[in-house]
Amino acid sequence: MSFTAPIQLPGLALDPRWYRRAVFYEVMVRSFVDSNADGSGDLAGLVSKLDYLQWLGIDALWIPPFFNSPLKDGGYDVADYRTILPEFGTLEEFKDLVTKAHERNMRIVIDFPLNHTSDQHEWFQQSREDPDGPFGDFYVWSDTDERYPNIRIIFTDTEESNWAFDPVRRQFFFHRFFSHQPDLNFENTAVQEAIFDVVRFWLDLGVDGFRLDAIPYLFESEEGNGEGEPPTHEFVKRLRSMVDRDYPGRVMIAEANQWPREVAAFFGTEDEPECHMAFDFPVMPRIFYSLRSQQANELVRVLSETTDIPDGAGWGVFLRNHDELTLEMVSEEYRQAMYGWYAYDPRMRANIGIRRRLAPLLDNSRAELELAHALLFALPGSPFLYYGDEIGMGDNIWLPDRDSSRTPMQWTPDRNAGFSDADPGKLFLPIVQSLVYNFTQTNVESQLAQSGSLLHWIRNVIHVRKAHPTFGLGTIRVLKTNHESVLVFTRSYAGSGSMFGDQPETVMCVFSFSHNPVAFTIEDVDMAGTRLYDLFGGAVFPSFNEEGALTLTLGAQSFYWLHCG
Ligand SMILES: OC[C@H]1O[C@H](O[C@H]2O[C@H](CO)[C@@H](O)[C@H](O)[C@H]2O)[C@H](O)[C@@H](O)[C@@H]1O
Ligand SMILES: [Ca+2]
Repeated sequence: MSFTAPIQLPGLALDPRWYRRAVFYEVMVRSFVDSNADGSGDLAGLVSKLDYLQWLGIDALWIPPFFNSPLKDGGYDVADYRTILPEFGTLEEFKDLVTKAHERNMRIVIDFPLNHTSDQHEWFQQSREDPDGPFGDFYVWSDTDERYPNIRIIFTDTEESNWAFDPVRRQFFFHRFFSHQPDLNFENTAVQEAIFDVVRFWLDLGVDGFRLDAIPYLFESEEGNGEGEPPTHEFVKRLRSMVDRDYPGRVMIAEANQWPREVAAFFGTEDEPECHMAFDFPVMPRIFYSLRSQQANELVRVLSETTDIPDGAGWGVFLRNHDELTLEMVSEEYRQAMYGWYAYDPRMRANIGIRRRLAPLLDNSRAELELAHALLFALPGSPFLYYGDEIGMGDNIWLPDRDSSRTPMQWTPDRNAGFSDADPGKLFLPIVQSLVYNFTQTNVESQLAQSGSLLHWIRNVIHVRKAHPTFGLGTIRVLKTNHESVLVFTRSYAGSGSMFGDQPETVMCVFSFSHNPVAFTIEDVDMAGTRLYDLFGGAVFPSFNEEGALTLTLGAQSFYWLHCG
């Protein structure tokens, strides 16, 4: 497979707010390409596919942890923050990845699990063996397992307590996630400095930013629930100020699985900024709810309420990622409805969520996949794709935990789906061979050969989005309709002051979640007389009348993106 590089000067475009317009792609090194036939994906393999990612229109990669690790939590159990897991490659290969990505104007954002380490980390080993030594206070130790009673358990499938007894130190240590992932003690300023040093280490190597994993949980609290406690925000502010001062143009992305106001708090304020971006956990499950309930009201509500965020900050919008589709931030009623629709087999559930990939969740419905992506690319913020979702990859719910959706990327219909030349039994996870999503049908090569494939459709939408800066930079306004299944909003961008010389533009985005065709009326006095043109083909649409009303029709589960003239 060869990809023609678009004409552009090599190197990174100098835009300090690049992340506002970027299309991100989450790629797990282990799952993408195996360059040396040892059964595991690696950095050299990822480098070999940069042309593909550039062809797709990807501006930035988010790479989950690739540090030394026992891999008991997909690498989120870090044993050494400064070295790379040998099966993934070397530091030299990582530098090569950064250089080659930058040559293609593609940024590299790495994942940074800073709340905890693996129990195999040298800091923990020293902490448990020498309580009075330099690392004695690096973790949260206690003589009882009864402190912090208000702090919830996140990994409800495996953990019964946030405390585990260490037989070496003969004390309990606190762990927010698995019991092999002791939480670092952020009350200790030496821990804070050690984390700053790690951040500088990777920024000096040229990375363009960090996804700050599990960021709400840094500081515990006796009274509160230990999520977004004030000292956690103070720490993030200090980190931001160092990054802005010493490494301008690099980004911090908050992974805060919380209610809207709490997530938005991780942007900080204009005067005291925290993260440049935060994942939009409030919106994500509501997209899936709307698709099945055929009701737009939950999305209308959450989008109408969208909290103001500081200038320059941006949401990270996503449909799926390497974790379960989390249902922690929806009401019990909605959660049960979502389990009924999307996880009817208990095997599909993990913790408080659903461990399935996008295509199987949507029953491989092309209409739903297009509708979901049209929303992803039109909502305020920058879209994050999950590797393989661009070809509608399936999952394997017989694999444990979240491995169900971390199987090897399907490149070709050949052995090991073109992921690896290893003996098939040697692969770190088996290739998906299910009836519907079998790699012989679902793979990049086959989809490249079909102009109407999902892959070509997604690439086209990405390029249309990129031609209209309002999707990345514009404001949102939700418009009223008389149909419960229809969501309408405008994205407006004044166009001034941009180094790209962008024109002002308003785009109206219309989505129907109904499983049948619909006719509906939009009423908005400010739109009176507005003329509309389809953004994809340029077709002229009916205009808003002088009272600001417009009647349109839409097919089942479909959408329009309309330029407002
Ligand atoms: O390092 C532990 C975990 O950290 C992230 O966790 C997030 O995922 C959880 C669900 O899997 C979610 O419930 C929690 O709120 C998040 O912080 C990371 O993405 C996980 O892969 C990792 O296991
Ligand atoms: Ca390999």
